[in-house]
Amino acid sequence: MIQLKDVSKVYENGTVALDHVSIDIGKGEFVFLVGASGAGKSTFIKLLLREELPTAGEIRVAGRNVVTMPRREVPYLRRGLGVIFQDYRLLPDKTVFENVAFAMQVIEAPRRLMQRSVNAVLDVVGLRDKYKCFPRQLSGGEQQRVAIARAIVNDPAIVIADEPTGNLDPETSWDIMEIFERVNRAGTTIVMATHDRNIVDAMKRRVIAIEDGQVVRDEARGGYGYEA
Ligand SMILES: Nc1ncnc2c1ncn2[C@@H]1O[C@H](COP(=O)(O)OP(=O)(O)OP(=O)(O)O)[C@@H](O)[C@H]1O
Repeated sequence: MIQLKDVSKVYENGTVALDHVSIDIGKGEFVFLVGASGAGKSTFIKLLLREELPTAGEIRVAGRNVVTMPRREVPYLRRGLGVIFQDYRLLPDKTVFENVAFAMQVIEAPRRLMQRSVNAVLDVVGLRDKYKCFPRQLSGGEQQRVAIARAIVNDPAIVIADEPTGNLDPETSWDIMEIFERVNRAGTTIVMATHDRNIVDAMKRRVIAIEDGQVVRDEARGGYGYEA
């Protein structure tokens, strides 16, 4: 699903964010990306989305060569990926329903399919009864659940989450992780960058640790490790 071969990323100011990274993530895997602040996790995610290009190396995501892909194909790459951020990034003037439906409007989905799909994913995240609410009327955990609904409504092969529980209390974080587990059980590959030691230690999933731009650990059922 995701393959990086000898990937390096050096930013224009000379910062080496990734240094000869090779990673292979298969279909249906659930992977935690851990590492200290500045280790290179966000850069890794930006490369998968083609928000940045690598300085060297090969990247394949969901069957596409992300490096050589022409610019006009980038939207198709991103449509196959569900992305979730720490700060939710909902549209403030749209309701819960509209926020999720917007992801389907972008791909010009038929209206009837839209209604059905949005209701279905709002059920998955337990927010069907809040469909008329605006983001400001929701708690942080609820807003993140809307963001997850939006990320999965087009049935992506891969969900990429950058610190999705970073702004949430422990209990709410677990609610979010239960949703990710359910999405993963349905076959979706999940890559989640996190600083949440308790979650990583409890879930016993694959852990890829990055330090100074290098993969220093890759364990099938790993823990968060000792670094801060
Ligand atoms: N656009 C940029 N230009 C120059 N340097 C950058 C840029 N983006 C990131 N960096 C640097 O690259 C390195 C890796 O940053 P990155 O954001 O990938 O780390 P991270 O592991 O995601 O950190 P955090 O956990 O704080 O989000 C850091 O040294 C950072 O300062």
